Amino acid sequence: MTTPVIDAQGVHVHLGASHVLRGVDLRVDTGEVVALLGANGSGKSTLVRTVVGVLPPSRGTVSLLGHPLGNGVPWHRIGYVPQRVSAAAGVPSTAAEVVASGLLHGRRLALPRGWRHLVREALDQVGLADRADDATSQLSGGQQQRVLIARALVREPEVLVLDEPVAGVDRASQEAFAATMTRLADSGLTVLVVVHELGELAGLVTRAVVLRHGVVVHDGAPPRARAAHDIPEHDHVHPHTSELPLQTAEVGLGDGPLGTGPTEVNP
Ligand SMILES: Nc1ncnc2c1ncn2[C@@H]1O[C@H](COP(=O)(O)OP(=O)(O)OP(=O)(O)O)[C@@H](O)[C@H]1O
Repeated sequence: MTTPVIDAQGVHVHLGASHVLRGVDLRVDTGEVVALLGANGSGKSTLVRTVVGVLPPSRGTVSLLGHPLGNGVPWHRIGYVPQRVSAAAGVPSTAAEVVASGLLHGRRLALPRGWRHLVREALDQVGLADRADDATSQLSGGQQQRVLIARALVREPEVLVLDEPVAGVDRASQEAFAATMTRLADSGLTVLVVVHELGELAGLVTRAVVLRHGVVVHDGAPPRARAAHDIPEHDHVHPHTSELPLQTAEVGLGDGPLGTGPTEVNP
């Protein structure tokens, strides 16, 4: 059996008085594209933040690329796009500078030779090569999100963990993102991605893990998109994930039991 890329076992996380994750097992193998789904507050972000070492589990274990969380993890092989963090936060910087910061990690504290070319390529992958020298504060929220994706891609990771990467990003950019992900997945990238619905990623996702109240209630085939979602004008504002029991029923698995240091950028 090969070493899993991500291996979380029996993970419990408490945040304040809340028992947010209640014994989660999550294994992701090389080349898989796993979608992490679930209603608002089900624990998706908490799980990915635990997986990338931002939050310590109160119980259970997490290994990345065969190494228990800690200094032994080869962080430079892992890209992480956190949820809803503005690329414009903090000191003023250009899109290129934000992306360049993705080239730095615990084992490389100076930019490598040819970094400008790498940064340009990463921005090109998210369709922002022409905005490289713009201050991130001049970019829209969706464009800032794409800068953060470029920052994760620039280190050419083997594993990419993304927390709602296309939230607030327009349809055309979602399609561009899906095309980039398809290309990367074809080249063997392993992906764990938090999404509210599969949308443009539907053809790419090999497995779906559904959380409800901090418990995995489905781990298997991705849920089928419901017919209404195929209508372009469909209103995507309401929380679809509250309907996940129906979707999991559609894949024949029923509701299931009842019941998402290192810095976020550069673990
Ligand atoms: N710092 C915190 N202190 C206490 N409770 C927290 C904290 N952060 C998150 N929670 C709670 O943990 C639960 C899970 O939150 P989490 O952000 O992981 O959910 P999520 O599935 O990612 O939700 P969403 O889809 O809205 O992003 C929620 O009930 C939330 O209120």
